[in-house]
Amino acid sequence: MLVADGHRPREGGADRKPVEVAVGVLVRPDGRFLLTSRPPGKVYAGYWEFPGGKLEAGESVEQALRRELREEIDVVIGAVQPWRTERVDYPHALVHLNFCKVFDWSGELHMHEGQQFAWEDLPVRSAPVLPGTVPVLQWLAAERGFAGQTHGWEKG
Ligand SMILES: Nc1nc2c([nH]c(=O)n2[C@H]2C[C@H](O)[C@@H](COP(=O)(O)OP(=O)(O)OP(=O)(O)O)O2)c(=O)[nH]1
Repeated sequence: MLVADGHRPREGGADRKPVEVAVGVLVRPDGRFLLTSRPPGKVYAGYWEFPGGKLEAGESVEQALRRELREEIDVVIGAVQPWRTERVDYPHALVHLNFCKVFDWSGELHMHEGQQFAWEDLPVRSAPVLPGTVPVLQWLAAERGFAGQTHGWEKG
């Protein structure tokens, strides 16, 4: 589990029920992947992340991912490949991130919530990156044999 921003996890934190989140790693044929900035008004506004959001009651990860990507960036996704999961303990919540790879989608990207987007490669230029997004960059680096810093630390 990752503890974000060096906060001290609450007593009994391990017993808290995590919020389930579906996250899409959209990868283009040239290997670039999509990052979006968190919209104004949300926690960590302006931080870069992979697009996605919380599961609604009764939804599977895949269903939530399809809904979120349609709502937030206007794409209809094809096959969803569950990839890896990660728990992150933030001051605002304990989240369980379900990262899925997506190679097929249709529709042009439209940011519906005032986000920015970037097709990124390693090292990622967009900054700052959300704490819970950093492990994904490391997994991608390992897969790709990329050595070195995966992203910058300062706001660009
Ligand atoms: N989408 C996304 N969320 C991430 C990533 N890494 C990470 O720690 N998170 C966290 C941030 C949030 O605490 C949580 C996602 O919740 P959210 O607030 O963006 O979800 P949502 O779109 O359903 O939001 P809302 O409708 O409740 O406002 O997961 C990531 O790469 N992508």
